[in-house]
Amino acid sequence: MEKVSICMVGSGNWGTAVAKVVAENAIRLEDVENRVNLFVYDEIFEGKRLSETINQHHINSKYLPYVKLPENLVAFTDLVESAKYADIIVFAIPSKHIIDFCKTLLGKVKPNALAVSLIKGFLPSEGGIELISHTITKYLKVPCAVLVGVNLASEIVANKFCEATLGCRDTKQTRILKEIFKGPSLRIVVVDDADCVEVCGLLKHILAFGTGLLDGLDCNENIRSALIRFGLLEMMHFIDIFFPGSKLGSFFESSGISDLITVCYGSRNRRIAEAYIRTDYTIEQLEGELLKGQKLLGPMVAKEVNHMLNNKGVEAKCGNFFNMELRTKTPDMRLQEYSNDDLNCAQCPSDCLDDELLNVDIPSGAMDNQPYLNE
Ligand SMILES: NC(=O)C1=CN([C@@H]2O[C@H](COP(=O)(O)OP(=O)(O)OC[C@H]3O[C@@H](n4cnc5c(N)ncnc54)[C@H](O)[C@@H]3O)[C@@H](O)[C@H]2O)C=CC1
Ligand SMILES: O=C(CO)COP(=O)(O)O
Repeated sequence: MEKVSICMVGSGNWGTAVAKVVAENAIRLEDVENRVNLFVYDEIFEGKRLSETINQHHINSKYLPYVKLPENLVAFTDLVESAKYADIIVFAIPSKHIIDFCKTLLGKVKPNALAVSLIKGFLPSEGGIELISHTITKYLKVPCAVLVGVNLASEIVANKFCEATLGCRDTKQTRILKEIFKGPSLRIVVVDDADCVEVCGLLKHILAFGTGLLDGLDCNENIRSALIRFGLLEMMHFIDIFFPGSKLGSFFESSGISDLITVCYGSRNRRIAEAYIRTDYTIEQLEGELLKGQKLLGPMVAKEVNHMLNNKGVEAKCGNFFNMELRTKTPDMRLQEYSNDDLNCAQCPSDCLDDELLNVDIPSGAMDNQPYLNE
């Protein structure tokens, strides 16, 4: 039987951490090719080519220093060479490059290859949001699964307990995907709700940003819990409207509630939103100062979500917290420009949230209809 060949595309912090797990699994798994290819966008770091440092010293000195990589993880600097024989192509690159990468690979990879996206982000489209997995399928003409969860690269390589959710529609791929991504302390749950998994991973950024605003306003802890609860309900409504067919169980996976709680306590979105309220800086200035110019996903996702809600006339149904955050999207907007309503909303969600609207009908039997593919 032909062995499954794997290519990892992207050697940043997360890409390298996952590549380490995958390469270690490849040694163990009899039906997987021992060598795992790693496409490296080559850079000179400390006077040496990153690709050479990886192949000679088995260290990614720039993005994941001090972690020994398995010797069967082999760096390539030619994208097509790295991926042309792969059965599974895992993308871990910044979202802005994904179309170019897919165009380079189109027609040069196995027609029955499967892609997996680790990428956070989206591309704006006429309809609002185009999911990265959909972009990959559109431009590379292969199906695409997603891996999302509460995942800190440093914790995964230190073998500290982590969970991740793999969204994959193709039940035939479930076993192999679970086998290649699971780690000694990385638990993988596979669900068939790939869009729900990916969209939860986007919407949570808005709520993380919203929590930062509340923190900046010195709101109490109880409000954070209220935001998480209402926020989760709004996520469910949003996904029910725009990505129908999702299953309730998916929201209670790592990519859903766990990731939401995590980012509402600690994330760059939360931190910058708090700083935004407490200082005179604009969001863009804070991104420049504190994130070396990297863009926050919260305000970007909020902008697109707002278009989607407006276009469909469903703002009232799931736009309360999403909108609270949206009012801050203009980079040069200042606290004094908030209306009293906005501040009330931030200070006391219960005043302006309509419980009726937020009630989610859980159809009888919904919990029987589980998304799980592996348990
Ligand atoms: N770092 C983390 O803990 C997590 C990251 N993610 C997501 O996974 C994806 C990958 O993240 P990271 O591995 O942290 O990498 P990253 O998104 O920080 O990007 C670094 C990678 O992009 C490459 N790169 C830089 N400039 C490039 C260019 N002009 N063209 C092509 N490639 C270029 C770099 O060589 C490196 O491989 C991102 O979408 C990220 O949001 C998801 C979960 C956790
Ligand atoms: O998405 C994250 C963890 O899943 C981190 O989000 P931030 O970009 O806000 O830090």
